[in-house]
Amino acid sequence: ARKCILSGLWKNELGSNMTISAVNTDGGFTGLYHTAVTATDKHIRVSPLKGSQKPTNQRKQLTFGFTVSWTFSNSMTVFVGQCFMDDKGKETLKTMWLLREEVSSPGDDWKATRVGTNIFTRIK
Ligand SMILES: O=C1C=CC(=NNc2ccccc2C(=O)O)C=C1
Repeated sequence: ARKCILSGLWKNELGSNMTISAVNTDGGFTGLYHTAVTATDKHIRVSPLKGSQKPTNQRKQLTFGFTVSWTFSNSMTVFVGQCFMDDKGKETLKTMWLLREEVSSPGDDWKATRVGTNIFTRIK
């Protein structure tokens, strides 16, 4: 099938794992994010994710967005991206993210949001 499917198990280049549930009829999905990066201890922590994707019937390479609400900090990350499939059927999620940290005063708001890219590949 030339179509990417978002549901399943993915990993990014940081070593974090993400499980995406079945995508419902309006494009909504939920899942769990096991981050490999934490400021504090080393073991993997699980955080909920919620997102939506464009209906695949109009597009082969679907676009999506999702939010991870980190369970162990007051931070929040939003991801936007697109699923690409190569001619061998390998799927890649190319994303950009914004990470919002909680800061103690409006004067610190300037340094509260970080931006970056992440590439997710499917874990069989
Ligand atoms: O307490 C925290 C706060 C932020 C975190 N950010 N992780 C990310 C931020 C952007 C992209 C990927 C990740 C990741 O964990 O894979 C993780 C734990």
